Amino acid sequence: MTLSPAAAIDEPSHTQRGSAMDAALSQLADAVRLLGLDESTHRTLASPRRSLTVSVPLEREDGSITVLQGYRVQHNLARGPAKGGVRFHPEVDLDEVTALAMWMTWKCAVVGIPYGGAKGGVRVDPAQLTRRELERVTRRYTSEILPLIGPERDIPAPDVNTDEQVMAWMMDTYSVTKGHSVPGVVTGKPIEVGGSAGRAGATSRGVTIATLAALAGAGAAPEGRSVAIQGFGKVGALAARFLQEQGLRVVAVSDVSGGRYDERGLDVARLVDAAREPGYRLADETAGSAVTNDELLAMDVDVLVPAALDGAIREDNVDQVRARFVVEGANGPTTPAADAVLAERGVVVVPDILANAGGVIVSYLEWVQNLQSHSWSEAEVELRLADLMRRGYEDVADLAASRGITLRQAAHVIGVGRVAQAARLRGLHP
Ligand SMILES: NC(=O)C1=CN([C@@H]2O[C@H](COP(=O)(O)OP(=O)(O)OC[C@H]3O[C@@H](n4cnc5c(N)ncnc54)[C@H](OP(=O)(O)O)[C@@H]3O)[C@@H](O)[C@H]2O)C=CC1
Ligand SMILES: O=C(O)CCC(=O)C(=O)O
Repeated sequence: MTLSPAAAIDEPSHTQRGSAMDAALSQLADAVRLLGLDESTHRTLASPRRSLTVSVPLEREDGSITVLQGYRVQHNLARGPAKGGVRFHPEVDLDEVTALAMWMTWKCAVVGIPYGGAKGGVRVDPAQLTRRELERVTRRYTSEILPLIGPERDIPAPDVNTDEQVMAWMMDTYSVTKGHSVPGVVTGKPIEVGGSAGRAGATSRGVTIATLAALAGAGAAPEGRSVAIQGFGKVGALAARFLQEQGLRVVAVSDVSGGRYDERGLDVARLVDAAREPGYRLADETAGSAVTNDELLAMDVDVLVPAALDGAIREDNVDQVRARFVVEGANGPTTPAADAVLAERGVVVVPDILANAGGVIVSYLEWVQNLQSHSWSEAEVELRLADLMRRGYEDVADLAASRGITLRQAAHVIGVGRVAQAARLRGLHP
């Protein structure tokens, strides 16, 4: 057995995309100002409650050992147990995971579900792992974060490059230590082991509801409106399908390899089916014509849905963005500097903590079903999802209109305000 250096731990990351934590802190500071909160409350809300950094030794198929870095951050627990996904990506670091955990806190508060915020991740490129290696990474990472997680403490879920299978391995690893099945420890599981109907498409359904609400708010009918979607994974692919079902014209989609464009509208159903194949890349498609990710972000479309990573729309490319609506399927896709430019130009930006909340809403419904040993139909889950999304959107849009602020500012005022109020009632800070 040979020991190779700790690959992928020390590479620089976010060089282009900027610091996610700087973005999250800047949004928090704006909300604190709008709410008139005091300095000690600001300091408390800016600080993660717990951050765990773990080493995840991985025995590769060739017998060598690589030591990966993993994280789980619980940002705030004032409103309930911590909730948030797990990301496997080569650029995961503590800065990004902490920002994502903070955004989870505000997101759960905005849509009124009883959770605090958390996020986790492993700094690894899963495309370089065999399935057995992926399982080993998942199980070892789960073992290392065991002191933090549990159905009443912190409930992980899928995020970038993790899926139902990864959740099943996490659930099994945790359950083995308890001596019985504990389905409520993770959400986004396969239905066969306690997952919920409707979770797979939940984030995309929420993005669709948010898009329709934004269009309606501007008096624009959805039929025929053009959409470009960056990211063709769990969120982007099904958002393309659901938006098309609502009459919008999906003219461009992309993954990390690049994208495809057709002004008349792409055959989304075929692309979604094709993308189920392992190793699928949109760059290898023949539909429409090729576009780069930069070109897709600059398209003259009605709606742009960034559904990949944070920092996609930045100061250096925001001037090229021509969409009238930006609906943030991804977490943190627009940097604060770019956000200010879009606001100045009157572009309607539906912020991540509202637009992509459908996923955690149905995770909540899954957890409720697990705790009560219930199993609801897809129709029932979708009704509850739509109700919570619409109420969240209305709260945010009403506040934005009444105070003359952006949807992002309003969402943060509501989210941060609810968390600050819960903390105050519990006596967690002055
Ligand atoms: N899954 C969920 O329930 C939720 C996810 N989100 C957020 O939505 C976003 C997408 O998550 P999800 O769909 O789950 O992740 P997936 O891993 O399923 O999909 C990510 C997609 O983004 C693409 N991508 C990655 N990097 C880039 C890049 N630099 N440029 C263009 N495309 C890129 C990937 O391409 P490729 O496959 O080729 O690598 C893939 O198509 C993330 O920001 C996540 O935090 C938010 C709420 C809930
Ligand atoms: O479903 C969940 O618990 C969280 C999903 C997530 O990671 C997110 O909303 O960013």
